[in-house]
Amino acid sequence: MQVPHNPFKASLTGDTRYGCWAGFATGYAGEILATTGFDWLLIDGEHAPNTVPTILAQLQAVAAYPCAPVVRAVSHDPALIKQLLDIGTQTLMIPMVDTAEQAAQLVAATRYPPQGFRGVGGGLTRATRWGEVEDYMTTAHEELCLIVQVESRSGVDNAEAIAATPGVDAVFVGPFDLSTDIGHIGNPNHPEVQTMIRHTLDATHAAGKAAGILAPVEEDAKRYADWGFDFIAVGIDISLLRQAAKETVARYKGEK
Ligand SMILES: O=C(O)C(=O)C[C@H](O)[C@@H](O)CO
Repeated sequence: MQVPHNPFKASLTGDTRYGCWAGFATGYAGEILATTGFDWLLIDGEHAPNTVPTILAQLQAVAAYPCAPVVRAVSHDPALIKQLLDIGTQTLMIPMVDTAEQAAQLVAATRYPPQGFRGVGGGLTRATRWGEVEDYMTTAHEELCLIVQVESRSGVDNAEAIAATPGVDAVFVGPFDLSTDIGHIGNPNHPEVQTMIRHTLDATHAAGKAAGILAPVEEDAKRYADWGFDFIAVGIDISLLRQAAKETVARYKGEK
């Protein structure tokens, strides 16, 4: 068999793709989300209680559905990146990328020598479908999609160079970390933050790459879609459940 097609990578140049943040860290919740119509899911290994085995369970659970999984790592650790790729992650998001040098190191962690330094898992890994994928080592990179997060003042200052790094496919703005980093704690809508978000979007597009963002508030998501963001996470599963639960109980017990 050939290396599996990555529909998320292929879709980056089309219409805006709408996704949901997946924070429950179970295959069962991930599978429910995958049946609802979202184009992609962010399996969050940074702030949700995920481990490599729980991420694997979610990749397996959503594999049957037209909803592309994006896996966010907790760090830049090449050993963790190797494990996430070996379990079959094809779209990988890495938080807190501040320089082009960091971006280039991350690209190298996803490539086999001589292009990079990814270790060889071979027939032990789901990525190779236990050895069934022909020429995995020479073709894997074609279907890998690397998304780097810009979410600090230095990241925005270096956005042009980060986006232009060969092997970086997309830049994802982290609006909450960015606003907090520059002193507008938890306020992505502050005008200074909005200017920086727009600058990062423009720099990313100038480099010919796709840009994404998290926008759980509808008005913000619509504005970012109008600006031209290519993929937007418009919901967070934890918040969606909590909101629906609160509204349901309030209908019977009223606001206390
Ligand atoms: O800075 C941001 O915004 C993000 O990177 C997303 C947050 O980490 C997300 O977990 C908020 O729920």
